[in-house]
Amino acid sequence: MELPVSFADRTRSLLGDEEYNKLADALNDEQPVSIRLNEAKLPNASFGLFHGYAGPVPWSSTGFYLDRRLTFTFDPLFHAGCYYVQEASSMFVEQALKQYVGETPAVMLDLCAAPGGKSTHARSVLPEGSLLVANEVIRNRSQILAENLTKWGHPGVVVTNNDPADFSDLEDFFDVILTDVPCSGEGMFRKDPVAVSEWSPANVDICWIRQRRIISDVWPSLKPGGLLIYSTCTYNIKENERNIRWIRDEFDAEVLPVDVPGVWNLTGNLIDEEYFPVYRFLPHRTRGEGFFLAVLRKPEEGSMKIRYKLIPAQGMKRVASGVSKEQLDVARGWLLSPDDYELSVNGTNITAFPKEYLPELSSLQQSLRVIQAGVALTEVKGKDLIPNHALAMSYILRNDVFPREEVPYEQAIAYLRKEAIVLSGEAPRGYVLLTYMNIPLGFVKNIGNRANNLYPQEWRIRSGYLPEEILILCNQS
Ligand SMILES: C[S@@+](CC[C@H](N)C(=O)[O-])C[C@H]1O[C@@H](n2cnc3c(N)ncnc32)[C@H](O)[C@@H]1O
Repeated sequence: MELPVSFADRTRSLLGDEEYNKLADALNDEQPVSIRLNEAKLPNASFGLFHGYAGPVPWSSTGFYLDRRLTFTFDPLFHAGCYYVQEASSMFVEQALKQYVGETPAVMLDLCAAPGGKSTHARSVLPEGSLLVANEVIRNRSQILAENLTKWGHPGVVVTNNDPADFSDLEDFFDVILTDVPCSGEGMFRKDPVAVSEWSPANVDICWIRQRRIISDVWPSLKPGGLLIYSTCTYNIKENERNIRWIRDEFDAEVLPVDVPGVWNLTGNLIDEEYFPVYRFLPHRTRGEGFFLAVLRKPEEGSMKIRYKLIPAQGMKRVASGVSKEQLDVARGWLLSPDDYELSVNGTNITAFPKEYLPELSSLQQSLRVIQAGVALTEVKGKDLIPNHALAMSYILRNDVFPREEVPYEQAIAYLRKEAIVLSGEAPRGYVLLTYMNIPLGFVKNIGNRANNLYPQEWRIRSGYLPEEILILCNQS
């Protein structure tokens, strides 16, 4: 790989000749492939039986290496939210969350969240009863974020599309903020050739300055005593150690250690002047791409001032409602624990959101552009309640509400391409939940001679061809 000369010079002087040469060699190796499983959908998964299984990612209880790249696009379980394809080093976020959030429910913001690797991960690691706000400033990327979180299936998620500065009204709001900031991407050189071509010393400077602005913008919305998890996928100290030192000094924050066994082979602080704990993943030392993470705690002394006052929840929202009370009751009856959710109506759409976080949702809606909150259940059309795809993906749906039809691989792919489906003559008429390996794929409306495909148009598999060799995580037996 042809590395930018200036990058090579700077990184060599940072790491020393020997380490730098090893790093440069590693960048010519094949990039490791790893996935993270959604335990809520694959509770008793027998990991060793997966195709390509090549051992656990040591710092993530649900992360696994694969010995080759599977044809993920043609794996129904991938589209059903059973796993996320994620670079292994970045799964280290789990350690920070487990050590410092533990079992206490938290309100967490993932500020730079698209496409959703760390958001889906955080949602799995946060204790039950937590709320995750996943934000992405770029509009079309925020749609991808919403798609990935919908597939992941957890109801306690709000997706927003805002600039970090828009969070200034939400003072002392979050217990945890993850800032996986946009960076110069040196750690992605092996994975993404564009990162090499876009790299320049000037861009490194643009990045560290922007990163400080992002932290300054969002810092007031972290509660006193709250946690900031800062991460990048780059090596240089301007975007890493120097920014951590700046956050520490500017905001009087404490830099916290994360317990890390020596066998993981991580690298610590690379500035000579002083020590504080930070965690680096270098591709010649760990199986993964370059990654940097540090955890900081906001000082408690601000805790005497008046905290953010949550806006009282407005109760059930009905905007120009074309929905009757009976229809709402029907939708409520679809849920596993209906008392835990508030159903809101927007036009003809009904959504369920965890009751305990309604005040937080009201506050978020006042300040931010909320593009999704909770689980979209149904659209009401006259007397008909059309079940939403998000309901099929979520795990709040009772499994005795809609008849289920298990489909073979070819039919699952046809469904995910949004082609017309013909079910067996015995299949019931009306709304049917298709499953593949007993995992919900989505709804169809069976009208007998064919079934109307309700898969979201914009999420369909667009590729018309089927590769000759298909390698997916597990095959139907
Ligand atoms: C490293 S990526 C995030 C990856 C994501 N956390 C994940 O694990 O899938 C950084 C994100 O920051 C967003 N971003 C770009 N400029 C930004 C800005 N000025 N403020 C906040 N976020 C920004 C990018 O669009 C991108 O989605």
